[in-house]
Amino acid sequence: MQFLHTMVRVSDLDASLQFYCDLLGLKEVRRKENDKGRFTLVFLAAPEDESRSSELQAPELELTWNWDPEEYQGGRNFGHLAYRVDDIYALCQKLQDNGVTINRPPRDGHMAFVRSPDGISVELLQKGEALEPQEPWASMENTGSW
Ligand SMILES: C[C@@H](O)C(=O)SC[C@H](NC(=O)CC[C@H](N)C(=O)O)C(=O)NCC(=O)O
Ligand code: NI
Repeated sequence: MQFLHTMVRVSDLDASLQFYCDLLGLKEVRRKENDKGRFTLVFLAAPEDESRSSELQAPELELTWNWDPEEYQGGRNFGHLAYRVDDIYALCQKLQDNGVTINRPPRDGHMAFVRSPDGISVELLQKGEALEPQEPWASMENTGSW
């Protein structure tokens, strides 16, 4: 078995591509328009995953944009997407400078949580740090600086 993708529905495709690609750094690998179903699928991959030489497909994020507006209420059953990043401070500063909500700032240089335009939680983990936090995470207010 192989993990292929996670699908999230987005209310504004352009705003989502600006967040996931322009700001977060994911790359669009393909898209599929479906006129009959009135939706667009856009598949994104992280650069390092995308350039992976193995025959295993890179794990992808599938954005589903329904052309007819729908209300998406975030279920508590979905937690977050997680990406390992080269420089968590620089990335969070860029995200904040572009109006992205930083739910958990990277004070410890290890882990941060940000929100997509649709409120999807995205965990950012600093490359080189342990994947699981040693200390239980106490929720922290974002004071705008770290
Ligand atoms: C291409 C493959 O990875 C898919 O996931 S297609 C699955 C298909 N998606 C849609 O029909 C998109 C539009 C639909 N209105 C929606 O919002 O899902 C599908 O079966 N979706 C149902 C689901 O529960 O994912
Ligand atoms: Ni899918």
